[in-house]
Amino acid sequence: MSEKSILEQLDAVLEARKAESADSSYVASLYAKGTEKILKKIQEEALEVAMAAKDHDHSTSDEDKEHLIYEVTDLWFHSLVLLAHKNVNSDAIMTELQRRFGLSGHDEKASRSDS
Ligand SMILES: N=c1c2ncn([C@@H]3O[C@H](COP(=O)(O)OP(=O)(O)OP(=O)(O)O)[C@@H](O)[C@H]3O)c2ncn1[C@@H]1O[C@H](COP(=O)(O)O)[C@@H](O)[C@H]1O
Repeated sequence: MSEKSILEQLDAVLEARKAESADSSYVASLYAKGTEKILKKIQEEALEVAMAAKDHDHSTSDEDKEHLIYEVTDLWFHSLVLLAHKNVNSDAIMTELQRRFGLSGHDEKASRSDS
């Protein structure tokens, strides 16, 4: 049997946290506070990514690269929490990325129903 990816393992933990108390789990505390709080965290993390990326523009240091990785990981993590809160498995995102793979961004945009 193949080993589970970190994404699959995290998905399982995020699902299990729905049965936990806010006191015992950070993820459960976000679920308890609801969509608005999770979105606020995503906005904060996106801003932190932007600031880390700007710092990285003027630097080649490993420290700034690590900082960018750290902040993007926070953003991805909170996005995964949002998906779990909305009962969307992260597999759906992988499937959508797979569907888009190899399709030019310009062509994909033109194929959208709202474009
Ligand atoms: N990957 C993460 C992860 N990444 C970041 N964080 C938390 O996200 C928060 C972001 O930092 P902030 O300073 O912005 O947050 P904060 O000040 O605590 O929050 P606010 O009160 O300001 O809203 C920190 O508390 C981090 O610890 C994470 N918390 C949990 N996980 C994973 O989720 C699992 C379940 O976590 P718990 O539900 O806490 O057990 C863990 O085992 C990990 O695998």
